[in-house]
Amino acid sequence: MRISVIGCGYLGAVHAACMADAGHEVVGIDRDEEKVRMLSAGRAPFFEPGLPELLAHPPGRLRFSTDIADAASASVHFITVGTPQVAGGTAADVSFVDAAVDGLLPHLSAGDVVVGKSTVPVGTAGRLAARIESAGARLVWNPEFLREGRAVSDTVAPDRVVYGVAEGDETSVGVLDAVYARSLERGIPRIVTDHATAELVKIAANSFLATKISFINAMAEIAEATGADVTTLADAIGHDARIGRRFLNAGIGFGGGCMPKDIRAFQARAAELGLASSLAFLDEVDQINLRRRQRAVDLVREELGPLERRRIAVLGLAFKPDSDDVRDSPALEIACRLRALGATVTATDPEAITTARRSAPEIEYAVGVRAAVHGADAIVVATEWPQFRALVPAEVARWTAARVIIDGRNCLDAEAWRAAGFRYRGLGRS
Ligand SMILES: NC(=O)C1=CN([C@@H]2O[C@H](COP(=O)(O)OP(=O)(O)OC[C@H]3O[C@@H](n4cnc5c(N)ncnc54)[C@H](O)[C@@H]3O)[C@@H](O)[C@H]2O)C=CC1
Ligand SMILES: O=C(O)[C@H]1O[C@H](OP(=O)(O)OP(=O)(O)OC[C@H]2O[C@@H](n3ccc(=O)[nH]c3=O)[C@H](O)[C@@H]2O)[C@H](O)[C@@H](O)[C@@H]1O
Repeated sequence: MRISVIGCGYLGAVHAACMADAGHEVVGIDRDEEKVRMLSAGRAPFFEPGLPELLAHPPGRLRFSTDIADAASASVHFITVGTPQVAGGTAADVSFVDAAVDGLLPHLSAGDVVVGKSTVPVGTAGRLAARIESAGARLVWNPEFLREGRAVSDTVAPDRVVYGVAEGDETSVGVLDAVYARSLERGIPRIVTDHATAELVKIAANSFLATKISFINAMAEIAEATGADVTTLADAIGHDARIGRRFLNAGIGFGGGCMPKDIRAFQARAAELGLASSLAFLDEVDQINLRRRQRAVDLVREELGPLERRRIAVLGLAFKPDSDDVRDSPALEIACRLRALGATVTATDPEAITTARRSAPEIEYAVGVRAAVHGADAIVVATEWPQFRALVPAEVARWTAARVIIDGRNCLDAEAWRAAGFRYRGLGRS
């Protein structure tokens, strides 16, 4: 099929590359010239495992452009532009979605299908549908559930696909089935519903995951006050199949370009609908989450006292491993707060130094753990990269005089670090 993908960021670039790999003819469109230049040269503009391979061996079916008119050659158009938090508020800024649709309208042909993938407030599709239908095209809302760091495999083999279609629009269902034929052949569940339900499925899923993380972080707060161990607690309740162990890792909490802004946008939308109290719990989810970042900072202060003239090594900057994304990263925020308290902060990350430096130039950056911990008084592990989990405590002890390690992701072997002479502090761990 001939496909356009409008917005080639973390979601769109991966989607475009995977659609081409699945055999479709794809044009990726972005207004960012540098991004398009890199993608056209076969280079990924951000770190995502598996993406460079897909871009480096283009099957001749994948091209990129800054010109929305190039979408005219396609009959299926994915909208994958950003929906960030509005400046100074909590609602989602859908102006990029509106602008993408406005730009696309003159290039639509009768029978085309526009497929919304961006995460939007419920009701957005209903608002856009009339404009798209006036051009003789149809609108499907097809939310995306991929995780950064696993974006390629999640696109190829998602847990499910959801199509939100206008009533009776069997034609669009058939078109999307053809687009996703390779995934559907694997037996992946496919849910066909209306626009509003599809929009809600996405935001409900992210809200549930955020709630699960904040639940375990609330347990971490209780564990800290009672001498209990939240990791053992998570293991124990996680054995109950109704609860499950995934997304029960306590620590400095969730960040990234989506989950935090999505739960805030959902609350803002509920308030517009006169239903603020239905989602009031999401405010608690947010507050618990943000408190855990401060808890990591407080642990450093408990161990070191005032931070002026202290040096702190922060291991990890990305909001999660296997990503260079520092949007609303708990790791980067902790580094900045420590710096604001007077400490000299030297941070390292296998992939996120460049992105972090752009938003936090006040931090010192070092390549590699050995350079980062040199001269430090304390070490904070803020992103659970495998290379940090694999550190040998006795070896680290030879690189630095620091004897305090704060495990912001509860990802280290506490006993091993203690045996090497470190004061180990986890979040919610005894
Ligand atoms: N990043 C992720 O893992 C996931 C993101 N989402 C959702 O997907 C959407 C996109 O997210 P990201 O890719 O992370 O954002 P991003 O900020 O990385 O990418 C958005 C891209 O859209 C481009 N853009 C904006 N307006 C445009 C226009 N009118 N025409 C052409 N290009 C335009 C920007 O230049 C940028 O490259 C958001 O709604 C997000 O919530 C959903 C699932 C996963
Ligand atoms: O809408 C989106 O953009 C995406 O948001 C999340 O994906 P992502 O943000 O890439 O990463 P996750 O693996 O969900 O992690 C999010 C944050 O939660 C934190 N987390 C995760 C799990 C856990 O147990 N504890 C925890 O603190 C991670 O460190 C990270 O900061 C969802 O998992 C995806 O399904 C969704 O498509």
